[in-house]
Amino acid sequence: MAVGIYFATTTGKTEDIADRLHPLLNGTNTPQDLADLQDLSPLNDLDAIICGIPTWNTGADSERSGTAWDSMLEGISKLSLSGKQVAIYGLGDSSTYTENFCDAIEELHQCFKNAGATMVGYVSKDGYTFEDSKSLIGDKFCGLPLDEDSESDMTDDRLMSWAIQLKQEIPALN
Ligand SMILES: Cc1cc2nc3c(=O)[nH]c(=O)nc-3n(C[C@H](O)[C@H](O)[C@H](O)COP(=O)(O)O)c2cc1C
Repeated sequence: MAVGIYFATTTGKTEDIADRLHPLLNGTNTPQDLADLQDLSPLNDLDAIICGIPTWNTGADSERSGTAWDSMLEGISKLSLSGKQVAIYGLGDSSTYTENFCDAIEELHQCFKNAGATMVGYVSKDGYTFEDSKSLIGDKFCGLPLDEDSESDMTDDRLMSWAIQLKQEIPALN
């Protein structure tokens, strides 16, 4: 059973979170920077995938991340990932960008859904302070939003809870 962690980053925060998440999830592969990937074929060999994506293109309908993920979105939608679980965490700033908090999670979420993956790792919006986010589906974010700019003191607890949740939702982590 193989579980991969993939991230893309501009200022390093999404990579830092990948490095902190890795030891909380026994058996996950060493986090990989998406920018180092030649193509998407490694994703086909995994039982589950955990993705980290920041939001930089504020308010954009598409290519919201502003990182290497943007050029991969179309290709991800065309993969055949049925039977695999995918979970997404996002980095954003709920204070300065409060109307677009972690918008990029939803865009990536939709692409993996298009590929037939089973999406897991949804998180309640309780405990977050923000105006709006494209990543909200009902009362839940379709991934784990993290805010290292305004709420970094909450990150450890959020990561710990998410790791426990993922172990319940992803058989390959056990
Ligand atoms: C110009 C600019 C635009 C940003 N736009 C958003 C945004 O729309 N939504 C959001 O939640 N965060 C936004 N952020 C905050 C970043 O997503 C946040 O700093 C994140 O941690 C960066 O991750 P990285 O270091 O992995 O690139 C923006 C930051 C900057 C400087």
